[in-house]
Amino acid sequence: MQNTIGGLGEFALITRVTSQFPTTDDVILGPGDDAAVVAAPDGRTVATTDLLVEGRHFRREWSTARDVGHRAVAQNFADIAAMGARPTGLLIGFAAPSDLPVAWAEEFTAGVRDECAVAGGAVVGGDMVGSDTLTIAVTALGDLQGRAPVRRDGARPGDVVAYTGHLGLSAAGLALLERGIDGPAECLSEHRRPSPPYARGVEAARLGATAMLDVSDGLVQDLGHVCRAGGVRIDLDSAALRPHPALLEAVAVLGAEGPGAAAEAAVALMVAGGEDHALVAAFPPGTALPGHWHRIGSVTDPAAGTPGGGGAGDENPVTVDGRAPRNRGWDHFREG
Ligand SMILES: Nc1ncnc2c1ncn2[C@@H]1O[C@H](COP(=O)(O)OP(=O)(O)OP(=O)(O)O)[C@@H](O)[C@H]1O
Ligand SMILES: Cc1ncc(C[n+]2csc(CCOP(=O)(O)O)c2C)c(N)n1
Ligand SMILES: [Mg+2]
Ligand SMILES: [Mg+2]
Ligand SMILES: [Mg+2]
Repeated sequence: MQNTIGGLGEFALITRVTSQFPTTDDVILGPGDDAAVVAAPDGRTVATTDLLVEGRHFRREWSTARDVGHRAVAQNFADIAAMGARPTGLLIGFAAPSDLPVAWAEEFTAGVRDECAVAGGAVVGGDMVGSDTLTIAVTALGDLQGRAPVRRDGARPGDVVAYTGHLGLSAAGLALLERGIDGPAECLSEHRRPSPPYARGVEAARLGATAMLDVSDGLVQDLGHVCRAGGVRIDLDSAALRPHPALLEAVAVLGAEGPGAAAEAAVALMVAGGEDHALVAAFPPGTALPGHWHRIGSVTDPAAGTPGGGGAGDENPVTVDGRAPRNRGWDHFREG
């Protein structure tokens, strides 16, 4: 059967897929040899890898192949941006059952290509294997343009915590899909095709960010890494977490009754929901932040002691209004 990847065969599929990708100035040698050659003008390349597994990260009945292609690029180039780097190259591992329609692989490829056009960066290689479970493993490369990387361990007491991008929309979209509800559209689309603010990673680095990451597992879960790495604590101000109107609409549709309950449910999703790939960073006090960076809290000294908060090595280094939030976010292996 020519309309499945089993009918087409591995090498014809590779040719079909790789012929879709335009090149960029960073690509010295693209797909087709044993390895690619990507320019690294300052001699320092940022590298990262993330997986997407069917059933765990996406469902084919909830997301199109094109959505999954967009998302595979977004979740990886968001990590490049979170280092303060510019996306350059991408390698795509594609593991699929042989009865997968060729059209799925082609649509996925189109999604990858289109998200690369948004983020910058080019596909320079990959791999294709047979597998019972459709799995996409992406490796992304980035260029620091001569700057130091913005690591997770640099936040200092007194720093301001700010984010840019979306928080909670993707988690709301997932909850809506689980309930078979097809709106608000912004939440569904943020779940299917997250829109990381790629260029703001470099912007944050230039503004002097002391620590940064992208929010994949939930704001509190991810800021916990910044706390443990830096030996600090972070307190978030719930009043500063302003829900997107679509998020308020979503929680109302999902059953939060009354404005108070809706606001509380929306903030809970902003604090614990992952997969929007917003960028969250710490900046030295007094940094003049552009309006798209929303101040949401501050870095504190673990020795200072705030009510309900734990120290850097404790269970809850991140608090909201001085208290440990009920839901901390995603952990692939922890039960409950
Ligand atoms: N199997 C592994 N082998 C080596 N390093 C790993 C492995 N898994 C994770 N890491 C490293 O651990 C660190 C944290 O990984 P993690 O996946 O939590 O970060 P992330 O990719 O930013 O988040 P997410 O996967 O939720 O998008 C990264 O530096 C990553 O490279
Ligand atoms: C079908 C389906 N069920 C559940 C979820 C939710 N989910 C899966 S992985 C993850 C954290 C980020 O992943 P990673 O840490 O691997 O980057 C989240 C919030 C989903 N997206 N699709
Ligand atoms: Mg990861
Ligand atoms: Mg990350
Ligand atoms: Mg994770």
